[in-house]
Amino acid sequence: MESEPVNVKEFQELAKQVLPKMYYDYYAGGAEDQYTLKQNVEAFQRITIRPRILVDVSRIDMSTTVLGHEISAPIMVAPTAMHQLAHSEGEVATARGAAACNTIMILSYNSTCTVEEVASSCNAVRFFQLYVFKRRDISAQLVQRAEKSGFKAVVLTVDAPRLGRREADIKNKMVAPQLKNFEGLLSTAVNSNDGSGLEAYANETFDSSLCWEVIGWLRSITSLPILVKGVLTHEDARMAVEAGVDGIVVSNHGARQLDYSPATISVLEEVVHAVGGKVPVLFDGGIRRGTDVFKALALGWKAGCIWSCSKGGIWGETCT
Ligand SMILES: Cc1cc2nc3c(=O)[nH]c(=O)nc-3n(C[C@H](O)[C@H](O)[C@H](O)COP(=O)(O)O)c2cc1C
Ligand SMILES: CC(C)CC(=O)C(=O)O
Repeated sequence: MESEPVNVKEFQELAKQVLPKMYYDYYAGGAEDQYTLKQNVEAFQRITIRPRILVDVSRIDMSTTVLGHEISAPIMVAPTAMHQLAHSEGEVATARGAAACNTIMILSYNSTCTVEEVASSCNAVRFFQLYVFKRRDISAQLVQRAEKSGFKAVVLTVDAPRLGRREADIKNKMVAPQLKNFEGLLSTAVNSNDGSGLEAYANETFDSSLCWEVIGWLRSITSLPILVKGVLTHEDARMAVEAGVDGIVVSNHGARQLDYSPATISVLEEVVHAVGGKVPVLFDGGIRRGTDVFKALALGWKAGCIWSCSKGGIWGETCT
C-alpha cells in the first residue's frame, strides 16, 4: 500500500502483508464455513441511515460512561488474545493506545503480557476478560491478580465451552505459546502435529461443564462487577439479569465459535429489549467504521449500550 491506511480494511490488508500466514489466519479467521464472519459485516451493510437535515451539529460531545468510568467516545478495546504474535510490545502497547484515546481496554485472559505488566504500563481503565479453566484455582488466582492490579471489572466469556473449529488453524497447525500469566501454574504451550495447538490447549484447559452456577462462584472470589460476554438471545439475556450480572455483552466472538450463529447486529434489539435497561448492554462483532457504531447505537435505544470492534481495536457505550 503506497499511502497511509485510512480505514480498518486497509489496516487488515497491511497486516496480511507483514504477518506470518499462521498468525494472520488466526487473527482474521472464523469458524468452519465462516458464514457468520461474513454476515457480521454484511448485516451492518444492509442497514442504511435516515439522515435529518438542518440540525446544529457544530458541537459534538461523544463522551460517555461505562460502569461509571468516563470515556471519550462510545468505543472501547475488545479482548483479543496474544498480541505479541503481531508485535513485540503486545498488550502493553495496546493499553497505552487505549489510555491515549481515553478509553477502556479489556485485557484477554490469554494475553501474552502479564496482567501486572499491562497494569503498570499506563493509566488506562482496564477490565479483565476471563475464561474459566477446569482448574478453577488458576482462574481464581488470575481474577484476584487482576483485581489487585487495579482492573475494574471481570468480563466472563461464555461462548467457548469448546474452541470453535477454525479450519485455517487446523491446516496451519496453529501453535499455542506458553502464556506468561500461567507460568509456574500450568503449561499452555502446545506444538501440535495433529491440527490446531490452540484448540488442543483450549480443550485441555477450558471447563466445558460451565453453567449459571459460575456467576455465584465468581461473586464469591471477587468484588469486581461481572459482565457476561457471548449473549445472543433474549432468553439468555433475561437469565443473565436474574443471575445478577452487572452487564451483558452481545457477541458471537467475532464468528470464531459457533458458525451459523446470527450476526450480532441482528440480535441487538432483541437483547436490549429483554434487558429493559436493568444493566448496560455491550455489543461487538462486525464493527469496522464509525457508521457501524452509529447503527449499533441507534438499535440500542432506551438502554445503556456498548459495542466493540476488535479488528479495528475499538469498543464503546452510550446512554440515551
Ligand atoms: C484474534 C482474536 C482473538 C480473540 N480472543 C478473544 C479472547 O481471548 N477472549 C474473548 O472473550 N474474545 C476474544 N475474541 C473475540 C473478541 O473479543 C470480539 O468478541 C470479536 O472479535 C468481535 O468481532 P469483530 O472481530 O468482528 O470485531 C478474539 C477475537 C479475535 C479476532
Ligand atoms: C486462545 C483463544 C482461546 C483465544 C480466543 O478466544 C480466540 O482466539 O478467539
